[in-house]
Amino acid sequence: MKPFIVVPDGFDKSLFEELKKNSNLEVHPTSKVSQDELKTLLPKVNGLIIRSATTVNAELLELAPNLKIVIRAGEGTDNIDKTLCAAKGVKVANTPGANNNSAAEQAVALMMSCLRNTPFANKTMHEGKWEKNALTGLELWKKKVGIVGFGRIGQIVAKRISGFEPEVLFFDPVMEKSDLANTRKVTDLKEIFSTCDIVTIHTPLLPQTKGMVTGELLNLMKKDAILINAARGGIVDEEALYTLLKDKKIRCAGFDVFATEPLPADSKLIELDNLIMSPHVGASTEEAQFRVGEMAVHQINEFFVNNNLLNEVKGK
Ligand SMILES: O=C(O)[C@H](O)COP(=O)(O)O
Repeated sequence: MKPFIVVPDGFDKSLFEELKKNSNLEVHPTSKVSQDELKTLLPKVNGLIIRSATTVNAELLELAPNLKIVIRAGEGTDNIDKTLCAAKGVKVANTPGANNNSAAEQAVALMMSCLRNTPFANKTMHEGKWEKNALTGLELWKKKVGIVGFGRIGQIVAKRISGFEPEVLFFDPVMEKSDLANTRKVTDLKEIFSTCDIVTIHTPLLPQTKGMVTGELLNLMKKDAILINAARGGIVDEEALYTLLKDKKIRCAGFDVFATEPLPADSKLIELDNLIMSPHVGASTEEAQFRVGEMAVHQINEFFVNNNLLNEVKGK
């Protein structure tokens, strides 16, 4: 019997067609499968290619006794219980780097949106208004930017904004130095939060980073400061963020990720006019989805046809 593959969270169209043509595999005919339908398919599934919408937890693994591999078509594997997968002999792989440029560009887009309040300008123009007086923004040029997490994505952000000649401070337990001009490592997050004009988060969600951006840190921020999170929900204390923005203690925040996704319709965050939000679309570009798709297809082939495992992810 051919390995049965399901791709529940969406996939690049042309690559999905290519995957379906692979005579070594049996691929479920659609690349978008509801979580309810997925449950009915799981008993037969040998390989899953997921994004962040599917959570691989005890419940899923219980329903999928024949699962051999989960490929995360993306970067973060915090939606996969890797310890349990290892215990059950289920391999886990991701597509490192493939969507990082898009994630970094989304952070920069949120930065610019916060600085110029572009969503408000657009909304009010479409309402037939001319809110010029309410739209005095701030420049990015020569601002002090704090990058929390200086891995691949954090470094791309630093490179992309380098044309704005910022002074960059970065916090990262692993990265020691940067080759970029005007960029220096700091070892105390307090320095970043108390001195930077813009702080942008780029760490994975790990036990060490969960809740790392506490109310105490947020309250150190300058009155005109901007906070960006296009990394993961759960890193920033959302309750503290809500109070900070409601009391106008900082200028604006731009968030692409939330502790609970999709963001619940009754979330208090929705009422904040100084929070610019997007629905976890950092990696949602045609280019990034093509690159992650290519890598995922390659890995499925390698695993089931050539018995190779590329980009294995271990850990919790
Ligand atoms: O971790 C990632 O790769 C990004 O957050 C993108 O997630 P997505 O593939 O679910 O959009």
